[in-house]
Amino acid sequence: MAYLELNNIYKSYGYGDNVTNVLSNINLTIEEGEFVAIVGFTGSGKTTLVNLINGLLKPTSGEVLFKGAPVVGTSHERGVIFQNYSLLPWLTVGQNIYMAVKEAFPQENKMALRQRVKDYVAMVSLSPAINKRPKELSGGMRQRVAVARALAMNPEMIIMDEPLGALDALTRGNLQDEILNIWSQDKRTALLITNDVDEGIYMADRIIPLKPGPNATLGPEFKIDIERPRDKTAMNDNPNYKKTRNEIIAYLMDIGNQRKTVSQEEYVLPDILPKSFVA
Ligand SMILES: Nc1ncnc2c1ncn2[C@@H]1O[C@H](COP(=O)(O)OP(=O)(O)OP(=O)(O)O)[C@@H](O)[C@H]1O
Repeated sequence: MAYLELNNIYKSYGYGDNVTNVLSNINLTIEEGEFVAIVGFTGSGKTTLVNLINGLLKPTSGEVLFKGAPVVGTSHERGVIFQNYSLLPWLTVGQNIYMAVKEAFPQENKMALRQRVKDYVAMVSLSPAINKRPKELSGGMRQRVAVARALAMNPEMIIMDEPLGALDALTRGNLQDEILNIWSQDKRTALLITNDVDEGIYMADRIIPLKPGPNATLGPEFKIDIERPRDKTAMNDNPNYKKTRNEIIAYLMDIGNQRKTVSQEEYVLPDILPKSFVA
């Protein structure tokens, strides 16, 4: 039995003439302990895919199975690091994380929960900001709080929707390593959605491109045959790294060019004027 299974998923928004077919015929299997990255263009349906796996959205057709059972709603077993932080603005950094861990570990006492909060705030180097509210933090700091909050809940599966996009290169690299540490220590399962091929190669066992929408579907997978723990500097000279990177980039450029051609053919604007328009 696969750990996570997406079978023949289609997802559309809207009805009738306003329907947008976002995902089409998505099939994906992830085994326990695997780290899989999905690389996609902006607007291709990456967040939609994450929300289907997380249980925030239902597929139009097809099924999402988590440990063999259909996904219905969210669960602490699957922790999501969202792209847009989603912090509660009236709570401090510590309180935002405390609220999450309290829900994930209802049996733990206050002291243990507070220690958990402190540890994860320290992990993302935000101890001096533990009593600040989100509006007092930079975008990168807010994103680090979101990472700490998701990991502090100790989820079995870590799902990441472009979690590090807003960060500078150094902080991004540090957090990639923290996430990899946590993933490898307890052999969790991870799904990373990213638009950064290098991030995918550094972190994942497999990279799967999401072809551009409408009707986005998954492309062929690329196995990352590089030993762990990986070293970013040494990787640059690794022939496997160079080969895989070139293959993935060539594939993405190819489907990107196809998209350009398709969009030129398809999006012809109608020749109409609004009734109230006065020339
Ligand atoms: N609730 C919704 N109702 C209607 N259309 C939606 C809705 N959510 C997303 N879409 C459309 O679905 C498509 C895919 O959106 P989605 O956010 O999944 O893409 P994405 O790859 O995560 O984008 P980005 O990289 O910009 O974050 C877009 O065309 C978007 O406009």
